[in-house]
Amino acid sequence: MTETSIWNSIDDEDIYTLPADSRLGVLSSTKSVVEQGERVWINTDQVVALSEQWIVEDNQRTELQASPAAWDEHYHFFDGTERTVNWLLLLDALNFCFWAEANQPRWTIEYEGETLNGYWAEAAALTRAVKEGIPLWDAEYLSTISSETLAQIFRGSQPIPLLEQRVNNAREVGHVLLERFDGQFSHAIEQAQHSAVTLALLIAENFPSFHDTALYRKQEVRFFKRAQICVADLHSAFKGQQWGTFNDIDQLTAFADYKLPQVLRHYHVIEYDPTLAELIDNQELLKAGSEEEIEIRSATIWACELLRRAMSKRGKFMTVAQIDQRLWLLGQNSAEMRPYHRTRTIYY
Ligand SMILES: Nc1nc2c(c(CN[C@H]3C=C[C@H](O)[C@@H]3O)cn2[C@@H]2O[C@H](COP(=O)(O)O)[C@@H](O)[C@H]2O)c(=O)[nH]1
Repeated sequence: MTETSIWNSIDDEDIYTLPADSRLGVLSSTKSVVEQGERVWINTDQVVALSEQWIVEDNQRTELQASPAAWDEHYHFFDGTERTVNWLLLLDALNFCFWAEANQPRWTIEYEGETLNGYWAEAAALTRAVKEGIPLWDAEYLSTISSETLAQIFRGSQPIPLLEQRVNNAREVGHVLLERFDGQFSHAIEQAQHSAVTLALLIAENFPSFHDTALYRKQEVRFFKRAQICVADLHSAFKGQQWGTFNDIDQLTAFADYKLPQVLRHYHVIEYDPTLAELIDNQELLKAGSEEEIEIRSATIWACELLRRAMSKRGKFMTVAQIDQRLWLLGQNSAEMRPYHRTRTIYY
């Protein structure tokens, strides 16, 4: 099958076709960025190549090697009650920006005999805190949490980056839960009536720290990364049951963080112009809201959507959330990959 026919038809000019339900507005708003983008582009031949590589890998994978454990309760507090639901919202309110300045060591924590960094350190630190009796699932408690307490929760090799922003986000979770959802995130989930899109929008609209959008050439561009990953994490944690039951989870887009672009670039699925490539390889900061940053995040969203389509054309049906997790896990062993872009932000 030639690569052009993968995109429906030989003369199909617009490969960035939109799905029927675009309430989320992420694919629709990032489409124009990908089409206009000058510094970042998607290599559709490499999208096809990666999909073929994954098909080969999956055919070789024996059923014994089950897909990676989606939700690991060793690192994630889980008691199956509303407390877990509130804890998950906090986890994703603080799920951003774990990297250190160039040539500085990363923030790490010691947890049950392991040295962890990044996302795993965040999840484990919040789990450790609950085990130490800190009621991180309590909205009242979160609404007035102090910097000292959060610093103690994230105690490790050095201070966690952006501590004050994390304190603000934690307090915001507490305040909004108390003011609008009677202290329980489960009430917000119930309002969404099992729609992942409705819940992601509800989170982005009610919790300002989750309202992850940008302006690109005067147009609003939506990413909603932490709002969407919160829905995906509920789905994983509750194994698609109870507060993790969603009938449109396939409508979620990729979660535009800093690791996915690194992995996609490693596989040449997205490419950067030489100036941008040099800036990133030198680990220089990329300004939040810059055209370059928005183009990187938009290309990430669409590269994952095109990858999903390429896989389904070959009979391998994956949601974008599954594609996202597969790419993110590849990025956990990124020693030989070129650096990820560095934008100081609370959004990812
Ligand atoms: N696109 C996408 N970004 C994700 C995740 C996760 C963790 N979720 C998985 C883990 C267990 C659950 O089963 C989920 O599958 C964290 N991040 C982002 O990465 C960055 C942290 O990276 P590092 O510095 O290397 O720890 C940071 O922006 C963080 O927000 C994901 O899944 N997808």
